[in-house]
Amino acid sequence: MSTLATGTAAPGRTASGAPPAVRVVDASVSYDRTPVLGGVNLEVAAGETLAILGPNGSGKSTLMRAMLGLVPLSAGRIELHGAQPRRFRDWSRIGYVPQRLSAGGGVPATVREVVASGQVSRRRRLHRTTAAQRSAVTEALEAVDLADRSRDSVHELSGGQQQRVLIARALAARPDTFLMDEPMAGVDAASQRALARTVTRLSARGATVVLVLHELGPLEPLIGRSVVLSGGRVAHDGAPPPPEGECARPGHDHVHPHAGHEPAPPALPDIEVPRRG
Ligand SMILES: Nc1ncnc2c1ncn2[C@@H]1O[C@H](COP(=O)(O)OP(=O)(O)OP(=O)(O)O)[C@@H](O)[C@H]1O
Repeated sequence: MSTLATGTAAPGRTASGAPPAVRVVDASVSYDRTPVLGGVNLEVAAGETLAILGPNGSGKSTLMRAMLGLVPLSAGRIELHGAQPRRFRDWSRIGYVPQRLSAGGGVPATVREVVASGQVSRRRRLHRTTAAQRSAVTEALEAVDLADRSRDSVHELSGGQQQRVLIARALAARPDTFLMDEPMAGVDAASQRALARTVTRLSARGATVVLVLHELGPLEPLIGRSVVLSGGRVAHDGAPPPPEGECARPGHDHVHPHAGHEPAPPALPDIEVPRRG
């Protein structure tokens, strides 16, 4: 199932001794006693790129949120880099891209402020941001081609642009593990290709990337493994099923949430992924 190295490595550990980036063991989730995930098993090795596919309502977002400890399990166990989410302390390693920007309680925030908020877990309390942190924010904004919108309120942006802000927020903290929930939703084709190049670069530099997707699109060349959920269970774990035409990936009865029209593709600067033991 997993791509973990085998041989002399201890069970659940890679040959380097590092635990998998994500381990999901018999995980179940219920909302108001309605089962949504039932006995999901999944391991994502450090450095792996993996797509979670499946129809609307199959539990993809719930699984990703459970990986982060945002949704309680009714049974089973989840570990992030070897620790259960409630005991995990190294959140600067994790770059989460949620499905959409939350309203933010009506507090106006600029694009730059939202992107910089991705560094909160990396900053020491009451300390000013460093030049390196400021340049990481600028680099992240350039990576998603929003440097020229940095002073604008995020609420003035289109759905697709807000999606790119969320990606930049994850990049700004320079994590080594990305969990992205439909990062392509509402992003135009050119920006999707640019995002695919960003993910390719992150992956080449050793980052772990878990993507919830409703179709592989331009990410297809990068995805060697896909996990398909159906009714809250793993229906497939392996090579992505072959395409049968546009949007013909498993369970494509998907509603495209906020298809927007975005400007030209960004020129991507280098994205740094820190090496960690
Ligand atoms: N907070 C919640 N409270 C109650 N039910 C929920 C909640 N979040 C999700 N659900 C339900 O759980 C099921 C799985 O939802 P989830 O969002 O995980 O699926 P998904 O595969 O990500 O769907 P989509 O592709 O539409 O985003 C759905 O039936 C959904 O309505």
